[in-house]
Amino acid sequence: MSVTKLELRTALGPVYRDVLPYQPRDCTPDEIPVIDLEPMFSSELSDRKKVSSAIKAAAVNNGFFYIKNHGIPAETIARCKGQVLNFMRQPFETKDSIQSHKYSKYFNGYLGRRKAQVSPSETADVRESFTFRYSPELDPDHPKDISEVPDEIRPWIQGEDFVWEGTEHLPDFKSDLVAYWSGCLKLARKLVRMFALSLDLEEDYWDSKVTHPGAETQEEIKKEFVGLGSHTDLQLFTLLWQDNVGGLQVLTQEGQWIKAPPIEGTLVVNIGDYMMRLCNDIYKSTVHRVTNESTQERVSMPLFFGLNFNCVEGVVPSCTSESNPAKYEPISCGDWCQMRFKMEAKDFAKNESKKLIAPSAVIVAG
Ligand SMILES: O=C(O)CCC(=O)C(=O)O
Ligand SMILES: [Fe+2]
Repeated sequence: MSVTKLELRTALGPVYRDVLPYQPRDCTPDEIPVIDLEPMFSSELSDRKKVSSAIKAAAVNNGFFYIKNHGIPAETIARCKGQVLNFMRQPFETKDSIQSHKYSKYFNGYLGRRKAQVSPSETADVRESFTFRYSPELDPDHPKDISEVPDEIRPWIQGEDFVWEGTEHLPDFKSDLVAYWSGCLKLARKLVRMFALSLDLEEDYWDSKVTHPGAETQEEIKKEFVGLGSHTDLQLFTLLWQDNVGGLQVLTQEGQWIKAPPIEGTLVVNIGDYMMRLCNDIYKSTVHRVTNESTQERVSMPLFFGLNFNCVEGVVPSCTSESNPAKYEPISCGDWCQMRFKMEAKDFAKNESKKLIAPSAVIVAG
């Protein structure tokens, strides 16, 4: 049996995973379960614990699950998706006027096809994306004025206005995107409590650390095969809405690609690298990719959710013992993310410059 090696980028350098030589197959309900969030909204702790134990079972297995009854109205999702299409269907020059590489300090804005490569083993990503990040004035739960943001957090606020200024001509674009983002952010703040419970921590363990979190959405549209190469996500967890086209695949611990098809009315949740680190590797940040085999364009809308970027966190107490000491030093969620973003951007620029040199090299050699 010929196993292939897949190289992945992490904040700490490359890691390698074995992949079995079999075609991707459909997932089973055990591999990526559907978790009903209805009991999460109950005032009974015993109800909420039902949700947290289902999350734990999924998190130690493949680190992926669907959630239903999540409370984000279908109308909010549909309006946001419509706006993603309105934006993406504009002429390239209009989109490129808010290009991330040119105008953003923090990777916000538009990124065109093949302008990034998340996986060093695969091709550049053919997705187009529009990204915006947490800004206090958009927060549905907390004071909105930047002057009220604590001093130690303010330098980590990474929302940028140019993304909204360059889309003002699209009616309701900002309000529709922010409505979806706010729904996801409120939901993520509830889910982080379920994660705390699932780790035998107090339910409010992270509450004071997600007041101004790394909360970023990256509306994406993918038209060709390797939409987005193999990678893990970075922060605590990701909430992902995908349309009905399909194409998301997840790599099991055994090295088999399984398909995570769209299920009407659900979002997908997956664990990120920072959560895996805080859990001493008990919860799995799982490799995934998107291959759009259809001829249709595919829209997905992830929210990447983490702690306030200034929070320096180590392994949580419930995940260590005398025989299983902490494997990782504390690090801030912001530093953790910046390390990988920078590495990805640097590698991409290096490869681009190689491509620029290559044509003349070929002529000389020929
Ligand atoms: O489009 C998808 O289904 C997944 C997107 C994703 O994995 C990401 O943006 O990190
Ligand atoms: Fe991802």
